[in-house]
Amino acid sequence: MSHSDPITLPAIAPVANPVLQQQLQHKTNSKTKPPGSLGLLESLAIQLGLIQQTTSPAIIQPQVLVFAADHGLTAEGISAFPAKVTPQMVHNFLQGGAAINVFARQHQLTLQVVDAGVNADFAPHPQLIDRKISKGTQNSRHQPAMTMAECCKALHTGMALVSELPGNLLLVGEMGIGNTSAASLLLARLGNLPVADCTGRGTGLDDQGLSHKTRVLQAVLEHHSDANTPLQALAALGGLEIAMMTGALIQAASERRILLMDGFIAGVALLVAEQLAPGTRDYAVFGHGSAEPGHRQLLRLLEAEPLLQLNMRLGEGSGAALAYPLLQSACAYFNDMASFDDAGVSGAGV
Ligand SMILES: Cc1cc2ncn([C@H]3O[C@H](COP(=O)(O)O)[C@@H](O)[C@H]3O)c2cc1C
Ligand SMILES: O=C(O)c1cccnc1
Repeated sequence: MSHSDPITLPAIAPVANPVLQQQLQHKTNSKTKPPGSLGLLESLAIQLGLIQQTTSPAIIQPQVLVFAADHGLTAEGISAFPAKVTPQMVHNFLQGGAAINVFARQHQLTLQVVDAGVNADFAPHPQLIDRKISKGTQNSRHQPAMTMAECCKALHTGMALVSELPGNLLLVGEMGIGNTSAASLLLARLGNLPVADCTGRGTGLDDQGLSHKTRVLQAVLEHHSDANTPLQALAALGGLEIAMMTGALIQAASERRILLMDGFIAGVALLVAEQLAPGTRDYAVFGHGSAEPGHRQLLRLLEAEPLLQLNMRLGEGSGAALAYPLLQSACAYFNDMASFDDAGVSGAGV
């Protein structure tokens, strides 16, 4: 980060702990099963133990935050859907009718919607957290999406929000027509990747729409060729919901909460978070692999293996919510399964 970047971020404690890691490995090996036979669930349980600094990881009061905001870049015709769908979907979330509502109810996850910058006024609602920074970003084709002050305010607001949340697990989701474009721009810039490798159909562009979107995004990157630090890139190219999510992820990691990641857009917020506050990524569990092609690039950059591969490309936190019961299962086997000693079962070769 350059010295002119006006922001203070919390330190992230390292997750790595060789002594505890060995205890956790021993505990999983002692369970009545062939070593390693629970596959990814075993590395997941060990990661949860390392995050919580315990040999008995447990999930308490999991919280879903869906960050919503609008994008000035939609004026360039980069989404298959009109921008007015963002506030319409916020109403849908508040009425309990969206995919994330259904999955959150299924798994008893507390859900709140954060208005980071939607281009509409909402009546107060118990599940709506009004943190509107502005009524959407500027069109990044012609000017920075956010001022540096707005970007820092969004980051700090996301941090403050999480610091007031109960629980030890955060699922983040988002809603913002045009936000696959903002995410692709950030991935291309911060991952130093060709924009075409980072760009996909989002809500469902056809071939012609995809090539138009890719051309627009290339022009945006050229227009902001000087936005090179993570913070400058976030302000110039990002979205208010992405910036607020980034702050939320950093704060959550600084408090040793588990981050249960959704797909492409939330994943890009984690990439920004990792570059601003190194170590954040180690607190993340990757819920699913999104069908949006940039997500594969992102997972490669973050050296991440998602739990589920469902060919989903929705956002809202839906893929994180679907992966949630696997975290419950990881804790359940790790804490409740009998060991060879407890059960009087013979170990390998004994
Ligand atoms: C009805 C509807 C519900 C959604 N829920 C999430 N998204 C997802 O699609 C949007 C990003 O795609 P793009 O960049 O192509 O606009 C985001 O709002 C994202 O959360 C939705 C999109 C729509 C249309
Ligand atoms: O993976 C995602 O988060 C995603 C993909 C397409 C559209 N909205 C969200």
